[in-house]
Amino acid sequence: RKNVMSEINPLYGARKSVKEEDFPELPRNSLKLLHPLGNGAFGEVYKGAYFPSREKNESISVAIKTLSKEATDEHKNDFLMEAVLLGSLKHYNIVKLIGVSFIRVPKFLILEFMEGGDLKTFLQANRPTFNNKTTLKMTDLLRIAMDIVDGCKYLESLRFIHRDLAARNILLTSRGVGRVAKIGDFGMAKDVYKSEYYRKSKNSLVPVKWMPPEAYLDGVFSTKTDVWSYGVLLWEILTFSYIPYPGLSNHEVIQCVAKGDRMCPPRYCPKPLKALIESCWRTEPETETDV
Ligand SMILES: C[C@@H](Oc1cc(-c2cccc(S(C)(=O)=O)c2)cnc1N)c1cc(F)ccc1N1NC=CN1
Repeated sequence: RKNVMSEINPLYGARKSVKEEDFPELPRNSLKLLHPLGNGAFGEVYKGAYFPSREKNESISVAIKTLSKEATDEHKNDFLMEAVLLGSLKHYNIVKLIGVSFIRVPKFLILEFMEGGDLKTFLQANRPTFNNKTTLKMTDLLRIAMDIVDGCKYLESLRFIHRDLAARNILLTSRGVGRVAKIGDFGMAKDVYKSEYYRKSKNSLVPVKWMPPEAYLDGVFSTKTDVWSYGVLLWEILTFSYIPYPGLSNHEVIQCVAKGDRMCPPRYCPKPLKALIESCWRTEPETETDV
């Protein structure tokens, strides 16, 4: 089997064989775990502090993804793959890999810490309700959308397909004005390097509500897959993170999308943005968007 990694991401060709020593190994005693942030795919994610120099007592906030000792070899490989991917992506709107600590168990991936947390939680916390208007303006929402587009353009320039663009995988540098959105998690992208695309049997893990028909029906992925997901992400931003296709199961979504049904952006969505979202959801991925 041809190595699918090289088909997708030319950068990979540069790394003939990935070795753990390819990464900036940070001394374990320069890292401190502070408190758990939640669960990642392979284990806990912690807020931590990294002390770059032994002399000065300065530290920078980091997020530490840990690989639990019980992790299977497959998980170990996925963990290393994620380091490969994050280590090879350098863009303002993609969360930075600061280093790794593979020398001890549990292994660590050390990421830049994003004070604003994930976009899904942020939008839900700022959802306008009848007795309190949101402080967010349409320009705030559009700025977030533009930040993500810049990260996506960079991925496309590397012919890299993310496969799981969604508000849950976007992080914010802060909750306040001047916040910057960055693509923060590549969980699905590295899975594909494991073997065939998505094994249909793992349907439950496949984010159907964010995927175009050709992806979940035929396993065909391309940058257009991310374009479709980006359209759903725009809808999430405008609705302050409703779950897409409210009330519909994954199976019902497959049915109605196949019939040509699409979600409607909310009434207050600017007309040009409505047209853009609809162009992301064209049935034929190859039709040029005439927006
Ligand atoms: C791996 C983890 O990375 C981070 C999470 C948070 C972060 C995430 C949530 C809340 C807070 S905070 C502001 O409450 O400390 C900080 C901040 N910076 C990160 N680099 C992450 C990246 C994503 F793209 C999406 C979700 C998460 N996680 N993983 C476990 C929980 N979220």
